[in-house]
Parts: sequence; structure tokens; C-alpha cells
Amino acid sequence: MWHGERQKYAPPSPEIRITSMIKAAIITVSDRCSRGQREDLTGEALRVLLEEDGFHVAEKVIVPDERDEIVRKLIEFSDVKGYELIVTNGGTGVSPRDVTPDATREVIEREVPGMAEAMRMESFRITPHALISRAVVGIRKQSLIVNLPGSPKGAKENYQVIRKAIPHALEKIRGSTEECAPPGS
Ligand SMILES: Nc1ncnc2c1ncn2[C@@H]1O[C@H](COP(=O)(O)OP(=O)(O)OP(=O)(O)O)[C@@H](O)[C@H]1O
Ligand SMILES: Nc1nc2c(c(=O)[nH]1)N[C@H]1C(S)=C(S)[C@@H](COP(=O)(O)O)O[C@H]1N2
Repeated sequence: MWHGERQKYAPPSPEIRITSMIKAAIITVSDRCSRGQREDLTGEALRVLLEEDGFHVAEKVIVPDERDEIVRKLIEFSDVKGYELIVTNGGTGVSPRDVTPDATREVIEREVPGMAEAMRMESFRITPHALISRAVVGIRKQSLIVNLPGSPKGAKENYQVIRKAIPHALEKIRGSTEECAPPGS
């Protein structure tokens, strides 16, 4: 059963709190923020949400809407720093400089389409503009990479849609062989 409407505004619940310290990183993709012309409210809002959910936000960086710079950061955060959750915000739309999904596709080894589809589907209940988000979710090495929209509202709403699926996804990416469901269920 899908509880989308209720889940959207549900406060972070203890049931998904991560027990081991999982390192996360936030990449804010924004020309204005990178030039110091706008405060990075979205990255900060995501930091709060991720920490409420028990992640350790090890790093938050701001990069301009430049494909090569996004690719470089994603590879560094995954291959060198080993962050298990990498959340980008901004640049997922259809304007000429929106290239975050393209950079993400360049680095991921496997796509997780259900997460991106669910974000679009649930967001469409809130705004028709959700349909122009090209956000991608995928895996590179041990990292789950999630694209979120640029506005604080959009980023928070989209994160709420997938947050409960993230801990199990990370366990599986790590290679956990635990059964997904209790026997017989
Ligand atoms: N990091 C941020 N903090 C606060 N607001 C943001 C942030 N990023 C985007 N926004 C808001 O969300 C809107 C849509 O984000 P989008 O990623 O399309 O940015 P944009 O308009 O291309 O500008 P820029 O790349 O300079 O941030 C922005 O116009 C702005 O109002
Ligand atoms: N839930 C939700 N999803 C949303 C939005 C929003 O306000 N709420 N904004 C949309 C808008 S206006 C755009 S243009 C696309 C892409 O956003 P981005 O270019 O800022 O990444 O995400 C969309 N997704």
C-alpha cells in the first residue's frame, strides 16, 4: 500500500534512524550559490534532514552547473572518499545549464529508476512542474547517488518520498545477504 500523501509531510521517524554511522555528502549545483550570489538554503535544509535521519554529513560542497565539475566531485566522493550516500541538489530541469542528471548518468554503474520515478510521481501531486525534473538515482561502487531539485521546497519534498527506502538500499549496496523479508512473508 502506498502512503504517499501522508509520507510527504511526515516528520523524520525513529524507525529509519541509521544505527551505524553512514557517511553522506551533499553537492549543491548552482551557478548563483557558487558565485556567492545566493545563500545555499537547499544544501543546508538537506543537511538537517539527513542528520535527523542519522546520517553523518561529512561534506557539503557547492559547484556551478558545469558537467565536468559535477562529474569530478561525484567520482571523488565515491571513489576517493567512499561516501555511501551522495545527494545532489539543483540542475535537474530542462534549462540549457541543467546538467546534473547528465553528469550523474556519466558516472553511475547501475541505475535505480524506481526512486526517481517515485519522486516524480509523488511530486506531480504537488506541482505539474515535477514532470520536467530529469533527476536520476544510481549506484557507483559503494555509493548511492540521488539527484534532487534545486529549490528548498522541491528538494525536501523529493527526499521525503525516498528516505524510507535509503537505509535498506545502502545495506544491499554494501553486499548484505540478509533476507529482505522474514521467511513466509
Ligand atoms: N541552493 C539553493 N538554495 C536556495 N534556493 C535555491 C538553491 N538552488 C536553487 N534554488 C531556487 O530554486 C530555483 C530552481 O533551481 P535551479 O537549480 O533551476 O537553479 P537556477 O534558477 O538555474 O539558478 P542557479 O543555478 O544559479 O542556482 C532557483 O531559481 C532558486 O529560486
Ligand atoms: N516535490 C516537488 N518537486 C519539484 C518541485 C517542487 O516544488 N516540489 N519543483 C519542480 C521544478 S519547478 C523544476 S524546474 C524541476 C527541476 O528543478 P531544478 O532544475 O531546480 O533541479 O523540479 C521540480 N520538482
